[in-house]
Amino acid sequence: MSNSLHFFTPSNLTAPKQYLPKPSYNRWFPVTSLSPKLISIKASTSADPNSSTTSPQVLISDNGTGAGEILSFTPQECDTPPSQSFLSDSSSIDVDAVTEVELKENGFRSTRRTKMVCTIGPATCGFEELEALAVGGMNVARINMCHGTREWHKRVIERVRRLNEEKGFAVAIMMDTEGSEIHMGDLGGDSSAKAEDDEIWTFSVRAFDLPRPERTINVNYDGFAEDLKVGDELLVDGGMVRFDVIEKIGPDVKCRCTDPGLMLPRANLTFWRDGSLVRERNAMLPTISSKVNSFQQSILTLTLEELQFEGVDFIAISFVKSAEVINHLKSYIAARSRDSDIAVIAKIESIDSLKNLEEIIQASDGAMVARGDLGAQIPLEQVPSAQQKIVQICRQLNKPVIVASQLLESMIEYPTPTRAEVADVSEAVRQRADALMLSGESAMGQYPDKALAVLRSVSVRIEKWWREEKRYEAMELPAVGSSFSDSISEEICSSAAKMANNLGVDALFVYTKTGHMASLLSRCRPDCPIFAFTSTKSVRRRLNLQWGLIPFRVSFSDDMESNLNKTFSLLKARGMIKSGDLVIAVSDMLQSIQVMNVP
Ligand SMILES: Nc1ncnc2c1ncn2[C@@H]1O[C@H](COP(=O)(O)OP(=O)(O)O)[C@@H](O)[C@H]1O
Ligand SMILES: C=C(OP(=O)(O)O)C(=O)O
Ligand SMILES: [K+]
Ligand SMILES: [Mg+2]
Repeated sequence: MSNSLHFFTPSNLTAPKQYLPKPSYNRWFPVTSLSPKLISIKASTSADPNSSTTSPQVLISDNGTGAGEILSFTPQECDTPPSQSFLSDSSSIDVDAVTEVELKENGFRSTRRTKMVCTIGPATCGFEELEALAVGGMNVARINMCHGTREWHKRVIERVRRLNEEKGFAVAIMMDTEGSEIHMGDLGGDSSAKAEDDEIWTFSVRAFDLPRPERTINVNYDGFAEDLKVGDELLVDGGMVRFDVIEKIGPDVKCRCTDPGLMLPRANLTFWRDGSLVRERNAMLPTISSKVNSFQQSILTLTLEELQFEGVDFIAISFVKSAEVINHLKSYIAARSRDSDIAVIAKIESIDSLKNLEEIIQASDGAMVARGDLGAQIPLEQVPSAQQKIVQICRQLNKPVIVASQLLESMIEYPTPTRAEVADVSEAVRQRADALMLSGESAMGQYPDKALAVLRSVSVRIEKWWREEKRYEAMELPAVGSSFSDSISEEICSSAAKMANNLGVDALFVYTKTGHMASLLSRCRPDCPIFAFTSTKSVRRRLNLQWGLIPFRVSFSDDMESNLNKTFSLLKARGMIKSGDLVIAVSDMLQSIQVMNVP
């Protein structure tokens, strides 16, 4: 390959058959439209030195001919025996199968820095579909507990774990709790319900017989009729459909549709009075608050009891109002399971969470800009600035941040994104968010793999452009630790990142037991990728959410010299680094910065 731009794509190793690129690939693959020349898809093979198997790889490369072309492709059976890459023992190193190929083919510089979270739903819950997402670069699989049954959630978790074990991925699992929102029922099995202008609909806490009577919607909140007033405005899904409340009859609330549209099962409901959102803390609505708190508590307890031993890496908490909920949950996790370290992600999606932003983020292990509900709680035009602020505070407080919802919404139905969507993804990448999330696009959309490919290619392209332009956001990074030793670590990481940029090194190496030192490096958003070596699988999976980190699992000692020698030879044997590469290494065992060429 020349050193012209070439993008690694879902290669390889174990790509399920239905995922093989089709001839129409060039028509939608977004690099085509962003690159000055057309892109071709090229298949090649490269032998893994540690493995007897040969891995077919699909490469998308700029072949300079100006015409996209599929040269060849060798399909491979799905049940390839795992290569040594993911059989762990003390003398081996584990790295994500996708990253490994990407590093070998494209070198360090062009690896993707922005991480990708995919919501798993009916479109992607099968083993092969999950595998296609993993091959496409999914770092975290999100399961939204608002949908599906506990059995279904468990099955998906098992499949992701099996995928990791059998195929050498390190996909982390995020459970997203049901939260406290008021939402509609499941529409009695209908996939949607259409409300037309001026129609009268009944919203009620009553369970209706099946088939669902015409123009009726069941809601999940007992106090619904009590809390609403005639004259209130009822918004479905943040305003996709609007109603005026015209009459209350017992538990039934009659509403007139003022903005027609399609209502989806379990769509979120908010209501507005005199131009303001009616919220839990509102004096008019004392009931929601208590109901919501106990509801949320019980959901959390259930979630943890059922799932803590199943290998969940992240738990995302919906509608967080204060740091208290997070602290409570974290102490619960700590007390319940000593060895499982589930990271707690605060979803910022309510006015209350915006008010208490810093304390919430400080208490959490990360945050999500949950723009879906946030956009229903604050005016839409305020969402972008809220996003920027949340991303910035997370970076300052050294917490990973996910930008979520509607990034590629049109791709639920169409194979190409809109220009506006590409611009939105670019903006999140430019803000250097740690991760981007797909919701409906991957859960129930028609083109989950294509949506993921768009996230991937836009991320890589924008990151590269940003590096080439040498544009750095001047961001003050205040001290985050409290001890002197914390301060030393922070200074070491920021100096190492600066040196890496100034010297143009190929990679930063960090040896870290808990992952903290790796996150401090990631926070500096250096030009080069960060190879994070850690000894436990769970830390490795968690690091998967952080910007620029390439997590490896390898056993190491307190002796940096021998750690370096060991990793150099393991990585060289795998063809992932070569003699002469310039590396800066730091570790949380030894407070030093080492600069060296790979021997
Ligand atoms: N486990 C699931 N089972 C069925 N459908 C799902 C599942 N997860 C997500 N979906 C579908 O994908 C859509 C988008 O997902 P998400 O944004 O996570 O949920 P919501 O729209 O409820 O906020 C949902 O509205 C739902 O239609
Ligand atoms: C991610 C979000 O939460 P959920 O999909 O659970 O509503 C959101 O509101 O943007
Ligand atoms: K949720
Ligand atoms: Mg939400």
